[in-house]
Amino acid sequence: MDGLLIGRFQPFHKGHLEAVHIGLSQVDNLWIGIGSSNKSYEKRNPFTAEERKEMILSSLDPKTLERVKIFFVPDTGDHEKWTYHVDSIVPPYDVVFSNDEFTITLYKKRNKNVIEVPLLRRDTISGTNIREMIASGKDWSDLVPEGTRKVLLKIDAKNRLLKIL
Ligand SMILES: Nc1ncnc2c1ncn2[C@@H]1O[C@H](COP(=O)(O)OP(=O)(O)OP(=O)(O)O)[C@@H](O)[C@H]1O
Ligand SMILES: NC(=O)c1ccc[n+]([C@@H]2O[C@H](COP(=O)(O)O)[C@@H](O)[C@H]2O)c1
Repeated sequence: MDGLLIGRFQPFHKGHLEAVHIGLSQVDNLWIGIGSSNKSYEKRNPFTAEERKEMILSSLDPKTLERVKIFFVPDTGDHEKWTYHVDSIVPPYDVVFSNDEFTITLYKKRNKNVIEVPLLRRDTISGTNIREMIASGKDWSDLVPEGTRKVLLKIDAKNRLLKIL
């Protein structure tokens, strides 16, 4: 049995890491779809798809990576067609892991099996909050895996966010 986890991963944080581990405890292989892969250098999507992929690859241990494959999923104008567009990019899957209401609605409409992953420390662990903390100079390092931390420092995420905001 294989699963799909879709997110924007702006950046890939410890909640996403938890979702990957929960997903992998229930399926053989997990396809990770990097959503909005066509977007970067904008407020909700500051990091490029390649940078997000690097965050994920450097945050997962080699054993985990054996069962994970990453795909770029650009947005489309048409919400109703979007899940079919995803299917044209990723291999077949039996279950979708998501906690995003809109994504869940779209998949349930197609009678796809959706598992809602519990949110970890959502008061602080969200892409939105982490981007704000980086921009305002707060200490965000505990909210992301070490691999993501290194990528964010390498690309000078703070400077990028301050230019965009
Ligand atoms: N704190 C969390 N704990 C567990 N899973 C999470 C957490 N935050 C997000 N996720 C998972 O990631 C998916 C969404 O990815 P996304 O990149 O949009 O995260 P986000 O933190 O909500 O981002 P943003 O705040 O930028 O909108 C959700 O469907 C959910 O499964
Ligand atoms: N019409 C569309 O292109 C469409 C519809 C629903 C979700 N999505 C994408 O799927 C991803 C869903 O992840 P989030 O959990 O981050 O919202 C996002 O990248 C979002 O843009 C795209």
